[in-house]
Amino acid sequence: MRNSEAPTHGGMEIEATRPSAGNGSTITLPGLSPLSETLWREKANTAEIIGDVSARLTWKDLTVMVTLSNGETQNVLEGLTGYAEPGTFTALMGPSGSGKSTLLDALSSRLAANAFLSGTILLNGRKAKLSFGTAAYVTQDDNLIGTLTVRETISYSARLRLPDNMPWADKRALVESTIVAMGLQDCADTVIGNWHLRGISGGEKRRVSIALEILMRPRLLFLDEPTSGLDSASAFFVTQTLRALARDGRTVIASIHQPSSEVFELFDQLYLLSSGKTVYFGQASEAYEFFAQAGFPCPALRNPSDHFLRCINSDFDKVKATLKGSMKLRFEGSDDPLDRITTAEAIRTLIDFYRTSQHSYAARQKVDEISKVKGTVLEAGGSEASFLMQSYTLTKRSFINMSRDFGYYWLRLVIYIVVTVCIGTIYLNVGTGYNSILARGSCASFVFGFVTFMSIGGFPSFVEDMKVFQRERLNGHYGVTSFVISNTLSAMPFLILITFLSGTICYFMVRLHPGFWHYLFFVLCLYASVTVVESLMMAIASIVPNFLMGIIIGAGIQGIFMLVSGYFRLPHDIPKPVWRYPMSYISFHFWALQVNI
Ligand SMILES: Nc1ncnc2c1ncn2[C@@H]1O[C@H](COP(=O)(O)OP(=O)(O)OP(=O)(O)O)[C@@H](O)[C@H]1O
Repeated sequence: MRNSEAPTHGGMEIEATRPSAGNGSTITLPGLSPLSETLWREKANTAEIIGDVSARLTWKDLTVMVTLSNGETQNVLEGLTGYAEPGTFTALMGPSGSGKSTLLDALSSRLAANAFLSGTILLNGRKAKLSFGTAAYVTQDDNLIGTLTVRETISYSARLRLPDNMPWADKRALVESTIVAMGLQDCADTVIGNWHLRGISGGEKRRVSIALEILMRPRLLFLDEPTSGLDSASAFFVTQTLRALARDGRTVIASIHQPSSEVFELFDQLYLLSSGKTVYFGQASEAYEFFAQAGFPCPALRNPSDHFLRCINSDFDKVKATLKGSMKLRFEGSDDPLDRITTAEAIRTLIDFYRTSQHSYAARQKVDEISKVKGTVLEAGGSEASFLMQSYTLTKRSFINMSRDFGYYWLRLVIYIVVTVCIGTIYLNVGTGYNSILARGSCASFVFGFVTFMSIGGFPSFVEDMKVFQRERLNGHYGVTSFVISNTLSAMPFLILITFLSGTICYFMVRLHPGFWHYLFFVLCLYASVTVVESLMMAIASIVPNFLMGIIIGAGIQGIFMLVSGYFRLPHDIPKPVWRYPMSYISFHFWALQVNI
């Protein structure tokens, strides 16, 4: 059945029909083979076998309290009650700082460690922890690998998550249909883009982020500001796609900033928040009347959503205070109630009005009604690929990224070669004689200390990798072990190339201890040292995701290791407590230097 509201885009038709009995109809995906179509619909079909797999989410008296750095506590959300049903698109709106992201985080079990939640959140009538794949979450930041094209990004994601035994042709059909569903055909072969590579636009990046999450057909989809930074046409298209996804029987909840009137019309349910309290929850189409009844009718020629946000954004009090002198006459003669009272008063009135309104009563009734129905326990919708497939795919993806990103290893290769040529010319033919002991020591110390030190140059790339990893891990795409294995394996060829080339230049120019085994030992030591520094910087990137802080911490740790390496003070002169035991034994510089001179 074709619905009159059916949206179209880029030649694709989305059949937007309201689902019946929760599972509902589907997005029509041209290009998808019958087999893929079957696989795509697998989860929906499961409903017929094990019951309804759709997601009904309720939250009742939800309060989130955070502990601030000065030890004080603050209520970010206060007593929120609401629900989200399959087939509906719920929009969370409110001024900046009103708690939209916190509500999404609370519902998706992603609250920060200093945030404490009270109240009840039920998924299909049961308490459920939603993290690691049960629900998909599209964050505000598009953490994508800049060197991959849109098609590659979605293809790798498909390989990482779809079952190994699914034929590749079907995976590819699924990828193509997702590209079509998100209207990404025109930029499918364009790279995402990074600091030195011009890629797709911000709107297209948003759509890629959403495409990655809908690939596995999650029943529950959270999106944090999917339209931020987009022009009105892109924002409309993204919202329209989300609505079509909801119409496919999914439960979609998104926080939205300042929607245009066209975008607003696409919302089913509206949750309006101000300072963590509910101002309105109900049908988006009824909000207009609610505000009028509360004494704040939307003036003619004003976008309703702008009006709602204007009523509940207390920052407008500051704006009014600034304009008071120049706009005095306008305020005095105005019919707009907002010109006569402060926004803080308007917010209080609206919150009180909502509490006693039919909307609040109906919401509570509905929450109780939905909560009583014990539905299917949704399985973690994360990866269905095997550990081996995940590790293989991640290794390949990471290797391709490293080879395409000039800043990852290629730049370092050039610098390593330049620096080792400098070392080679300064210590040229220093030889192995008794008189050259000091020169060999300082040369080795420089090589294993300062040359390996240059690996901190890879830190920005590590931080980007970590961001992608964190997004994918939180959405259940793969685990820590496969990430560590793949990163180690993919970096190996580059590190071997860098250390063998620069090590060979240094070894032969300086004329270190002759003999093949001594040469091999020298370059292997260099390789091992660089690997340690890389691993150290990666570990730091996972804890401190800030460029400057990470580089300072990494440099500091290596500085301490160099100090106790046995070059600046001979090993037996290093003070025993702390510095010799255990610091010098932990320092990889110490071992590299001891075995090479
Ligand atoms: N973990 C936390 N620790 C301290 N304060 C927090 C924490 N989480 C949220 N807050 C505070 O709670 C308020 C609401 O934050 P939140 O990010 O949910 O708002 P928002 O409506 O999503 O804002 P924006 O639209 O600007 O993203 C802010 O003042 C924020 O500083």
